[in-house]
Amino acid sequence: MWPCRRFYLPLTGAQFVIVGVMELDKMDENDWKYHGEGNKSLVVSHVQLSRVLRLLKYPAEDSENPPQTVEQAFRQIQNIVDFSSNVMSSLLGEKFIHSGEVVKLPLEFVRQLSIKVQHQRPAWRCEKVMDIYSGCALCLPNLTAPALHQPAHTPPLCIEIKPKCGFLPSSKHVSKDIKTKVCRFCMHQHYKVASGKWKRRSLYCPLDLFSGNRQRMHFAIRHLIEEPQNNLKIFKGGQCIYSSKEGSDDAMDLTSLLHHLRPYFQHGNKRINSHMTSKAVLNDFIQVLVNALLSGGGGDGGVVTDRQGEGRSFCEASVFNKERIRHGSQGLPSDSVLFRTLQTQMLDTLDIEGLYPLFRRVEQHLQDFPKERTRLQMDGPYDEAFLEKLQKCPTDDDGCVEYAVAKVHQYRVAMTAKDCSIMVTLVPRSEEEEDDEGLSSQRWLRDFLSSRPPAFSYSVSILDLDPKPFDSIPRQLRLDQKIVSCYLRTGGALPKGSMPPHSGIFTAAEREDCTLLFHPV
Ligand SMILES: O=P(O)(O)O[C@@H]1[C@@H](OP(=O)(O)O)[C@H](OP(=O)(O)O)[C@H](O)[C@H](OP(=O)(O)O)[C@H]1OP(=O)(O)O
Ligand SMILES: Nc1ncnc2c1ncn2[C@@H]1O[C@H](COP(=O)(O)OP(=O)(O)OP(=O)(O)O)[C@@H](O)[C@H]1O
Repeated sequence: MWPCRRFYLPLTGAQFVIVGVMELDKMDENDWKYHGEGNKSLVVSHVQLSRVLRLLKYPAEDSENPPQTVEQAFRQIQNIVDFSSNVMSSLLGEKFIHSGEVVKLPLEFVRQLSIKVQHQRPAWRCEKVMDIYSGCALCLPNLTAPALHQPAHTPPLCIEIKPKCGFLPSSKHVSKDIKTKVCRFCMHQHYKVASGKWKRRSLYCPLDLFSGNRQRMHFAIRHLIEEPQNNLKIFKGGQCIYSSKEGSDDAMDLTSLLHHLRPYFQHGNKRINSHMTSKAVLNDFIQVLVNALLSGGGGDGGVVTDRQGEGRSFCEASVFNKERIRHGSQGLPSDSVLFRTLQTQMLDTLDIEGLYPLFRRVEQHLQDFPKERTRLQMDGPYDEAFLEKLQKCPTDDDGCVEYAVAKVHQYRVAMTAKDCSIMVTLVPRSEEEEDDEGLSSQRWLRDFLSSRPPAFSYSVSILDLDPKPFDSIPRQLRLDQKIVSCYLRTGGALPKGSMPPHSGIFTAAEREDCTLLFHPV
């Protein structure tokens, strides 16, 4: 069992935060290890406790001097907590959100930590360095190593998916027809391959994942597995066991993934056939994941009601063959993580092309009246008033700055939802648990007869819910233009060798036809 003594890290004045078994004067870098990083933060996990520290990063050229004061760094992280807990939580659903707490760490600890993790960082992320000046960090539960898990049991599996934008814009401001046919992710893939960010194109399409149709979702996840890029990571017992290495030419090591997955889908669950094929293991894994994504977010998957019609379109670049749909779609359940994420993404009603003139209106207003920046909450605080501003936005543009501000706020919230990650934690149900409920033998028989995948308890969380800065909007417009023109220039064609290699597990026909692999549940 993990120790459960509690210590407190002092923050400002009388504020204290419980960070588990950590004493401020005894913070030791050896208790922490590198866990992962994104574009703007680096994450370390505690070796025993279910805790992570998320530290800010900034460009390496600023490494000699702190880019902001301690107060500014503290405010930036507090803004992240407030945005997550007051704004995103209300839109996405509290049950999915862990906002965390700001902590103030000893500077010597942070410096030693930065030295310790440096050699584990991927080279392509090293154009930014960890903030060693402020001592401020965000302390969060470690979603890849849940506290309730008992170390003696089979470790939980955690699947992190960064789904990206799940709809096609229908705004009248969209100037290029292609944007209403091919989704942003699929077009962006061409630009990423052309600019050398990734060597191979991913065949994942977010519209398939967000469709609510199990076949399409299954298909989408299989393509995430084939070419994860930064859209899929798999953890076992808190360790990352599957992710892409940027710039690598190597095909993904599916054999190693299968080696990790097999025990979860075979031995522990009394499968009668002693050898499941690799394909069957992957199918079961994907099916369990689809179930979790369609569930209300936790537990063992109750009855789901209030399904919305699929009603959303296909992306013309998706390799899913829609003629093949065998099982009518029920759409996304309205309490599922995907539904809530998509609804929040869809607060971008105007598309960047329609939003940009409103951004300019706000920008001009702020140039004329700089003090208005505070009243209009352009940089927070992210409180209830901020949420109200974006929720009470008038439907029609009356030409005033308030309308423009509300649309800009909505767009920024949608950007966050388009860039967040979903973490699904799967904990295998032990035979004792099933026996306690008198389920084991019934379930075994049912699973055997119907080839259902084994039982897991699961929880679903959403991470990386940081506010996107107001000033990032012009960059969005430029990127949108580059992506569309690259796609139109190449006619959707990719250079040779940029398609994901065959994994050897799925045949060419199966890669196009998900129905071969699909079990109804
Ligand atoms: O603009 P996008 O769609 O490329 O998204 C950026 C992400 O690139 P992706 O396409 O997912 O590889 C990008 O991810 P990577 O660094 O490529 O892993 C960041 O998430 C970036 O967010 P921020 O600026 O760090 O807050 C993301 O930028 P925002 O647009 O969300 O600000
Ligand atoms: N609470 C958590 N528990 C476990 N792992 C986490 C947690 N928060 C973040 N991580 C891991 O750390 C990685 C980086 O975190 P995060 O996505 O928040 O960084 P970022 O810099 O904001 O990303 P982006 O590139 O999207 O801006 C995540 O991909 C995830 O694997």
